[in-house]
Amino acid sequence: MKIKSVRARVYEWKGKTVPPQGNFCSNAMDLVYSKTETMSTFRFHSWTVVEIETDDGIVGLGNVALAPKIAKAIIDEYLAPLVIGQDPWDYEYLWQRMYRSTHAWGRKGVTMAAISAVDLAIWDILGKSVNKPVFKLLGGRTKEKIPCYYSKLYRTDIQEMQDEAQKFLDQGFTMFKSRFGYGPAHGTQGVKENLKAVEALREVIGYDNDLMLECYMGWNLEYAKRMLPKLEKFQPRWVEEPVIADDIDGYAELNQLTSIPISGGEHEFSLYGFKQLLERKAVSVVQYDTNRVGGITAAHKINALCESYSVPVVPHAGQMHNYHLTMSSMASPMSEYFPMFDVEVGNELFYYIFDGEPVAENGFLQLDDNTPGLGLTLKTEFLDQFNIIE
Ligand SMILES: O=C(O)[C@H](O)[C@H](O)[C@@H](O)CO
Ligand SMILES: [Mg+2]
Repeated sequence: MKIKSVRARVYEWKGKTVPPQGNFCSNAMDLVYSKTETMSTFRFHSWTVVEIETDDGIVGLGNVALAPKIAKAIIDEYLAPLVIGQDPWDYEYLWQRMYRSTHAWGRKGVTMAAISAVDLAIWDILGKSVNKPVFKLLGGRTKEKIPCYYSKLYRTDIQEMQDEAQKFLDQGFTMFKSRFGYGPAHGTQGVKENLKAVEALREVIGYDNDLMLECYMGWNLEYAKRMLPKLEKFQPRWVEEPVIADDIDGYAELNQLTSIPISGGEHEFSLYGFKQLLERKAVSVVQYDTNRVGGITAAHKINALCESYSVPVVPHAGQMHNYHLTMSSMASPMSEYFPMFDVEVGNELFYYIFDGEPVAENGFLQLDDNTPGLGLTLKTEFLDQFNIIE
């Protein structure tokens, strides 16, 4: 079997979007942008879809959501020529060709995300060619079904957040992730607002359910050192991305500071990136995204590395490419889950592009033993709400 063609198309959403409210989520821009500009970081409203076809007509689907237009250019210009004519079963060799040929400028960030998209499509082909789901090629079924956590609860009105938590508690979720709205730029009033929201959510879900708290790189070390001791009484299962991804020493200091586990990784790349995080005990929960970190080829290696450190893997994003890594590894106890909503941040856009995503039932996800490959097809229902860039 040989790879015959690689097609990367950008799906640009032009449909209705829900504008994020003021302090929707703390983020790295809070310290350098005005309030309105900072929320512009939450506009993941395009997605690049990669279709790789083999000489015997199998089509594999990959995807990338970070800088989609740039990712497409990198795939078209640099990565496609490296894999066309090659055997997709030589996936490690192909991964190394892509990684090493772009190494001078692409070890992290959008190039690694572009490599991930090509790698996902290759693994989709492998599964389809042997009529097996990808997780069966990685380690098989390690769970009867996948526990997942409800991930939204962005910082809106407190009562709205409580109503949202109650709604999904009633749907059987037992784990919830919420977003802080405030950080160092918002002073002591912001600290109070952050604590008020956590207390309000604990009132709804109680202490028999898990609560995770997301900073999305919006704090700094000094602010986090003030906040974490104040949060201990709320027993969060983890506090996520408290500082920017490059501040690994900051992560490590915070991870030892209190009883609260620090999580991160959705903005880290490659096996070597996670080697650093683990060696320096920077995180207690690893959260790579398989469509960013280097695809399934890289994520599978990172799962093994995390297993050796007894650090759990909870991949970023409730999306199919991550579920296969969780299903097939004892190192990964659970998945993130974004329910389908009107397009807001863009995490939910996946549902408007692909069919096949599992829907959570009572806080669990299921993958089918008999659906080959990643289990996704391209949806046509919302196609008229996308501008497609070939
Ligand atoms: O952990 C997450 O789900 C990500 O950080 C979100 O995609 C991002 O939108 C911030 O909530
Ligand atoms: Mg996150």
